[in-house]
Amino acid sequence: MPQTLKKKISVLEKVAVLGGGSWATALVKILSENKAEVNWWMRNRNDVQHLKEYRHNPRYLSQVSFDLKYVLPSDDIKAVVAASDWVILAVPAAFVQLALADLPEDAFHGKVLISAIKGMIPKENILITDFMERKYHVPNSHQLIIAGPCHAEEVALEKQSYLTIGSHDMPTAERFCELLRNRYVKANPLDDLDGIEYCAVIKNVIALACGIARGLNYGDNFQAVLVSNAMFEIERFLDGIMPIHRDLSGSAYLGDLLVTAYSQFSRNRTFGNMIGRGYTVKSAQVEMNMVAEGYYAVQSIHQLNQKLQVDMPITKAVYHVLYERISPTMEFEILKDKLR
Ligand SMILES: NC(=O)C1=CN([C@@H]2O[C@H](COP(=O)(O)OP(=O)(O)OC[C@H]3O[C@@H](n4cnc5c(N)ncnc54)[C@H](OP(=O)(O)O)[C@@H]3O)[C@@H](O)[C@H]2O)C=CC1
Ligand SMILES: O=C(CO)COP(=O)(O)O
Repeated sequence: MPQTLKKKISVLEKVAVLGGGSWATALVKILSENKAEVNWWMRNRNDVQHLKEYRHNPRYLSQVSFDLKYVLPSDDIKAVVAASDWVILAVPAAFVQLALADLPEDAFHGKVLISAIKGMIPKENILITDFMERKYHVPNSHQLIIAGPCHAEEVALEKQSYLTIGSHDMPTAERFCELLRNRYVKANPLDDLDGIEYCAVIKNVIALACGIARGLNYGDNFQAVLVSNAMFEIERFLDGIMPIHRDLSGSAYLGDLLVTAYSQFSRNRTFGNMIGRGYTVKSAQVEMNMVAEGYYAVQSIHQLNQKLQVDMPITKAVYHVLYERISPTMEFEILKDKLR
């Protein structure tokens, strides 16, 4: 049988996507266009109804239209997880516990769990993969993460994008990459689950710093130095917490940092920019209508670093501005003398 024909009649892959925001919407687009059966959970019943009637998510990437032959929207998280072999978590980290609250501890048994989240569980200061192992007994070896520089808005526009699938299990990661690859998405596996996950968390903090700097009217010259110093900061943190040899110039690390630091679509940079321009945290959150993970992440990374004690001047500056209400102008006066 010719190879192409074989592929067409392969069994339909059943994938759950948990979350109704921009990234969940972009992932549903990619997977359903590849003809996976996508069981899509979102918390808001009206949004589910809207999707079923009009084939669009009403509030995020609403220009994307879905084929309901492949996309099955639901507000019943138990049914969605039970019906799927792959389960993608795509809610902001701060709401993971709330989103999964109705699920029993063995809900993910026998499934591959994939985190698309770039954040940590606040206060507990643990990665999503570690939380899922502790609370739902999903071993790290059955978990993948979706990383890489990729904004949902550009997926909606079908702009060429790259994803890195972090895992300890390369054959499963490769199978998942197959579900994602298409005309505008390239996906590659990488064996550094924790390193990629931590890097994705810290890059959001750096994007906040870039935004604050912009808001304070610092220019491109400063930002270039800020970003290059940030790479050393990330390296010191990763070497302290998860020391293995890794090439941080790869797109899952440096690439992800660059897109978030420079893109017009970056939530964290936008949030930081408002702070630099004098918004309070509350007013910036209200105005954004999207979630800047870095706001929560900076507290977690700052607290983790109380033990590690590595030099993290950028994280420290952002923490002081957001949590100790120190003026961004003053804090960046101090920071600028620490950068090289
Ligand atoms: N957007 C992107 O391009 C990318 C995002 N990611 C990651 O994906 C994850 C999801 O982010 P993203 O899709 O961007 O989110 P968005 O900012 O687009 O949307 C916010 C989401 O958070 C939900 N939410 C807001 N407040 C609450 C609450 N109090 N309780 C429960 N849920 C709430 C919203 O639900 P509702 O609409 O019902 O209020 C909505 O689903 C994040 O970890 C992010 O870092 C990763 C790569 C790319
Ligand atoms: O991580 C992301 C894209 O890779 C999304 O976060 P930002 O929107 O803050 O850039």
